[in-house]
Amino acid sequence: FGIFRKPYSRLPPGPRGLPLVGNVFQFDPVKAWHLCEEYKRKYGPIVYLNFFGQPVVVINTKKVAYDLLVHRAANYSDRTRSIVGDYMTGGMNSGLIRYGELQVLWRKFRRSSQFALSPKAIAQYQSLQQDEMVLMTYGMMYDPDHWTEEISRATSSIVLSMIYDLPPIKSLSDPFLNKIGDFNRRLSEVFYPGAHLVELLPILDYLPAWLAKWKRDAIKDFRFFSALFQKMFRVNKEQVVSGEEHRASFCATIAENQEKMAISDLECAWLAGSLHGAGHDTTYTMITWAIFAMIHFPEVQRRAQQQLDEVVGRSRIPSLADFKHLPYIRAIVQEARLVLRWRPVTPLGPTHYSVEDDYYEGYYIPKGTFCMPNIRSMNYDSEIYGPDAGDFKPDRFLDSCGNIKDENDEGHFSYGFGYRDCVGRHLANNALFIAVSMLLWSMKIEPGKDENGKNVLPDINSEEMDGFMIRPAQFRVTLSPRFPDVEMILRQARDDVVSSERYKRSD
Ligand code: HEM
Repeated sequence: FGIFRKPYSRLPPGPRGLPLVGNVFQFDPVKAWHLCEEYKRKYGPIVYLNFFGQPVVVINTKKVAYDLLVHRAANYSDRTRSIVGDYMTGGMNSGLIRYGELQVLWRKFRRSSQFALSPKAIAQYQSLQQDEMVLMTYGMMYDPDHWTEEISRATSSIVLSMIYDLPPIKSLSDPFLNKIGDFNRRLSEVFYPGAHLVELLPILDYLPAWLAKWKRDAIKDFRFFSALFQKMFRVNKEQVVSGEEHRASFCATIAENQEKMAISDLECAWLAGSLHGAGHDTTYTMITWAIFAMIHFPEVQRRAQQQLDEVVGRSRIPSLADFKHLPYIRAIVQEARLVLRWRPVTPLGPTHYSVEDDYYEGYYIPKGTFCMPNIRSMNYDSEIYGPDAGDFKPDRFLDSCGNIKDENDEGHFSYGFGYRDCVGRHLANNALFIAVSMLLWSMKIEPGKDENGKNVLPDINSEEMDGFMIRPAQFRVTLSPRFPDVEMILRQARDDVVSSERYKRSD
């Protein structure tokens, strides 16, 4: 018996749980990262929890994350299985796809998306990103009460236009956007503990569809979205196959390389169809946090605007071509990769699931453990970022001449780890740079006002969970043109976008 008990007696430390249920009732998913902070203080860099017998490990430091999720990635790159999720997606959602025993499908997905979202490939979408940020900034200036909707529309439009070469999404009530948004929401809900009994009692999966509504609905979803995503993919593929002249898109890039990647039409269709879910909420949330930060740190805003005036001037809008010459904006984005370090959008990154039993620093990590990287805690680690790690301070990334200290250091852990790290990071980084430059070039960003005209600064600690994302609780902003010519220059830029061939296609 000693032999059998030994591995379990060396599990990593963690709070004592209740019989059978373990720690599940102590772990409120809404406050998860606060709780993990407490566990880190009490138990150290690696903490063990048990959810109804399911082993869970919380990874609190960069060292443990790299040792396990990067250097032992072959063992820590699977994702949690969801029976309902698999029925809904046929196991083909790019973020949730299983690493699996043979890894055939995962490899195809990973290679194809890494290729189609590489820095070289995404350079083709710079003007699309620029155009959408012009529309977003213009929309926010003229309708500041709906500023979050404008960001959401623009980030959706970038992702969907990039995937399918679609004309701009003009409003959040766009029918395709609604369908895909609703599906993504329902898919993320499937992963909430207790959302479906079958996840706890897999024997229920043997029920025929006519007896199990969850199964009927999930199969219906799969059929509907397989047809929709294939239709969208084939429009792009046919242009490639027929040799017709076409614009760049994610679908066209994977269709051009389909044979080499040995990936079927259905797989391409799901690979593309699942990107909106991975790319929209994250980028939207980050821009929202960037605005939140600008309200709280007016001195940072002032310095950024001073650099914009020196480099870009006041007679044209900024663009990605200014990237090299705007280190302070880049440092904001880096701190703000912004909010990426200061307020990571996924404070507990998506879980990595271990494939085999493993031993680490004398601890036993059983096969099938959910490994949760505590990204928030790593981004705030004072051993890496110094005693002021909790402050919003872009200067930490700049040398004494005001240049970026280390071009190769991302400066945060918000894009995850190892084989599962974010394949959309280059696209997201460009979108953020353009968004922050454009917003700060054109507007003073100040707190919203109450009915007596008094500034209402949102609580700096305000936040709310939305699925896996953490957002600032709703707040109002005052957005005003920074100098007299802004309106004219921005209107001209907006008119140019609206009269472009891409925009006119949506009429
Ligand atoms: C600032 C915005 C973004 C943030 C903070 C972000 C963050 C993340 C994180 C934390 C992961 C999981 C990493 C892990 O498991 O270790 C991830 C995965 C992923 N992201 Fe992003 N992401 C962003 C934007 C995007 C965009 C714009 C796209 C594409 C359009 C994208 C596509 C993906 C995909 C496909 C995966 C799954 C990779 C895999 O499991 O192999 N992301 N992202």
